[in-house]
Amino acid sequence: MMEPANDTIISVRGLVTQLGGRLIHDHVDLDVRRGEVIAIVGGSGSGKSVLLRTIIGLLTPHDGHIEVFGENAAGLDSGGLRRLQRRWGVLFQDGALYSSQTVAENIQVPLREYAKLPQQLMDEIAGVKLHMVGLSEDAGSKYPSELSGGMRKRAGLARALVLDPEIVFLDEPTAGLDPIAANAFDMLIRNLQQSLGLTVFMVTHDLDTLRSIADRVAVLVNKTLKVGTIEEVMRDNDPWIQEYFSGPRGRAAMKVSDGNQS
Ligand SMILES: Nc1ncnc2c1ncn2[C@@H]1O[C@H](COP(=O)(O)OP(=O)(O)OP(=O)(O)O)[C@@H](O)[C@H]1O
Repeated sequence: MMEPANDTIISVRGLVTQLGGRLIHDHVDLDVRRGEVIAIVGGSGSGKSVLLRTIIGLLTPHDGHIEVFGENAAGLDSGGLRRLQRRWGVLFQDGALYSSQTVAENIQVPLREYAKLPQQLMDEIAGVKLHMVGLSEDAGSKYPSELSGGMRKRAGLARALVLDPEIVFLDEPTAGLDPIAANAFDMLIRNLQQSLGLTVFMVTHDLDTLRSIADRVAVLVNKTLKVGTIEEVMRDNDPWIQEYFSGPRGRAAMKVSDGNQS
């Protein structure tokens, strides 16, 4: 399949989204490059998760054009859509594990949906993926309620990785984790991205995550996106952006050299 020469893996053009009669995105443009970690930030309710869900085809845009791997999901039949969907993995906000299934069974859900494999092979794959996300194989036989929040996120990530995707979509991966667990999760994402050559599309509120692993940032303000490196975006005059990066938390995370901010 032909992909854009500049290695754009996701292309959004003129996206307009409306929900419940409310305009959420007003002609949003975005290019995500293969192999980068891009972080989507913005105020609560600004439409970050809706953007993610629209890109992966769970919501239909009101107007505009979205291509992933050079293909427009809206123009595909169900077989084409499945082939597209199996090339990415998604970690939803709360991990979204099925509580009545063990962790291993949860990890195997996409395998059951997209591949027909013997159970023993699926068990082996689940074991490998648990190992990749830093969980022991014993975690596979546990139920989600028996795991800590950080372990549930890792299990959700293992499920997102089970089909060896090229892109992972992460919706607030560090929300609800203590700072140490959040930092460990950031490092895990960075390591996996580098070792597997993944592209990471991440919605986050976490300034430390931004600083430590995002190659570029896309800020959703006034229903549209401002995209660039952190340094580029920080120079924007928009009041929300200024408050976000230059308020006390922003200064601490960005370690702006204006004294010993803590
Ligand atoms: N299925 C839906 N139907 C109607 N409105 C929706 C739907 N999903 C989201 N919304 C609304 O769209 C807006 C954007 O929601 P979204 O979840 O994308 O925000 P967000 O930027 O991810 O916020 P947060 O940081 O608080 O998670 C909100 O006002 C939300 O209430």
